[in-house]
Amino acid sequence: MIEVSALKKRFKLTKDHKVKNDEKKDPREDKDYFHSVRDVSFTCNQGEVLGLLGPNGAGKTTTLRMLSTALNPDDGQIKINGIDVVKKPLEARKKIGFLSGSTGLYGRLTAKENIEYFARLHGMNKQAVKTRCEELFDMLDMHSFLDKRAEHLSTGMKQKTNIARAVVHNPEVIVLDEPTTGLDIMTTQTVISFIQSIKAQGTPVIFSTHHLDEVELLCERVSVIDKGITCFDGTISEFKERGCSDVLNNAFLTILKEQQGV
Ligand SMILES: Nc1ncnc2c1ncn2[C@@H]1O[C@H](COP(=O)(O)OP(=O)(O)OP(=O)(O)O)[C@@H](O)[C@H]1O
Repeated sequence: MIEVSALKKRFKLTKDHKVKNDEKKDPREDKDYFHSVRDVSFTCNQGEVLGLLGPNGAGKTTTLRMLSTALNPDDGQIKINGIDVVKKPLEARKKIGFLSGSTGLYGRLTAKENIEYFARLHGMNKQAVKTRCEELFDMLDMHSFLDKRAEHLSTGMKQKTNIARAVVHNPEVIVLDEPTTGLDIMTTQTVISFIQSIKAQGTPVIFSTHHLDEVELLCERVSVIDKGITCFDGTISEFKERGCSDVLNNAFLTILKEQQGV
């Protein structure tokens, strides 16, 4: 279970940033800081998939980076199966599988070698690595390119390798930042099926996306962030009700407009 409450994160503004943004000031910007995440809360239970939505720059990646321990929150709480992520980051990190947009692979290693390398970093023994890798190669349909060097992989192949790398240690919770961005339809379908299998195993998954068709297919819960503040957190049916539409895109736009007072 993932519990996030009243999360906050601000970044110190550089001189350059202040000058560049002088004309179009974001309400999150004060004299010295940009308050990227101001008040974010949500929960995701066992066997649930939560879709994290929000316009560009809303604070989704910043939130997910705090969940993954890559960033320290300024305030608020994150609990992963009862473990406080801020107080016990090392313990929490073992429980989380995190795919970020900037996750890197070693170009000179093959797809398979990359995944095995990260498995060993997690302290997995030879047999556990073999069994888990075979499972992931099947689930993500990776057999045709396992022996290609990462530097020669297509975008979709790289993303599958990154996903396998992120979850190779069998994490208790999975956090994916825009896992299907830039992927073709077939690869997107494979990633969606993969998330469905994880969900069927009871592992909670949080993923950020701009694709509401994926939310319809995968999610029990939705959380919407606008300008660093959670403006909706609930089930899909509550989302449709609040947004006055069964069409998720329309419901999303209604909720955002309401938040922005448009
Ligand atoms: N290190 C940083 N320093 C200053 N501002 C930052 C920093 N990191 C993020 N921000 C700002 O915080 C805001 C939220 O960024 P974030 O990447 O979390 O948004 P997002 O919801 O993931 O957007 P997108 O959908 O475009 O990926 C943005 O305005 C971004 O410019």
